Amino acid sequence: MIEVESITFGYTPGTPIFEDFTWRAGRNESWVILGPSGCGKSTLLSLLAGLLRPQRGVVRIDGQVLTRPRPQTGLIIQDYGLLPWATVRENVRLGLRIRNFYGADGVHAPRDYRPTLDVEPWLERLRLLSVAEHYPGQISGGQRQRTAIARTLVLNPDILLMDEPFASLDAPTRENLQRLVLDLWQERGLTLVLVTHSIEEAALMGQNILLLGRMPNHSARVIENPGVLQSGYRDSSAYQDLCRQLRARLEEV
Ligand SMILES: Nc1ncnc2c1ncn2[C@@H]1O[C@H](COP(=O)(O)OP(=O)(O)OP(=O)(O)O)[C@@H](O)[C@H]1O
Repeated sequence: MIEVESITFGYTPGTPIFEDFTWRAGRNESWVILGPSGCGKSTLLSLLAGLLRPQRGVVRIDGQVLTRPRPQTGLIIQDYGLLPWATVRENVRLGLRIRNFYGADGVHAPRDYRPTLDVEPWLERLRLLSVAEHYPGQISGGQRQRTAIARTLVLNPDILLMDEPFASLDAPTRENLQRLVLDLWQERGLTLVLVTHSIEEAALMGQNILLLGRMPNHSARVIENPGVLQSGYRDSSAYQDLCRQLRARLEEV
């Protein structure tokens, strides 16, 4: 469970992006944070990741106040964050190597160091085996994004945060990866929080949509989207209606 409780946060004094803002996301839910450019979507994700701390209020994960990044939270950003000099396989291994070195809490090395890095099932699941020895510069944008997803999921996160993960991909690759992330969300029992400025993506990926507006954001405006897991939802009138509703709401902002 993610609890954002009465937080106030701004980068500069006197210009809060969130003011007394409260929002909750249940375990295993999928959420999309939608809103116009500059409204604070990425900032909220950084607060959930523990990369930023609110000036007032708290973020709690499973009842624990977040004071720094937690190892069980996976974060995938727009430019994938891959090491250009390492192969796909080495990139996927990276998180595990760091975890084995520092320990699951990010501070203490584990007593029982486990050198076996089980990345192969993830390379296979994400269809990366054929490019496992390639470098990021030698593979497609979709393959780079799948590498970033594999590198994160190999660590068995319970929360997956994604910031505009498909923005630079062509439409078929994007649709393919949206489907994959929804499958992984279900399969792994993840809590998924995805930032986007695409209305269509919000409607396709978010069981719940958190609509941010003009700064400072005071209250969470939530739109429920229960149809997200139905097969053929992309072609349904419910999906079209939701897109229209979201467009109208965004125009009001
Ligand atoms: N590191 C920073 N220092 C100062 N101001 C920042 C910083 N990062 C973001 N901002 C400002 O905070 C506000 C919210 O930014 P944020 O990136 O969270 O918005 P966003 O909704 O994700 O935008 P976009 O959709 O354009 O990516 C913007 O006005 C932005 O200029």
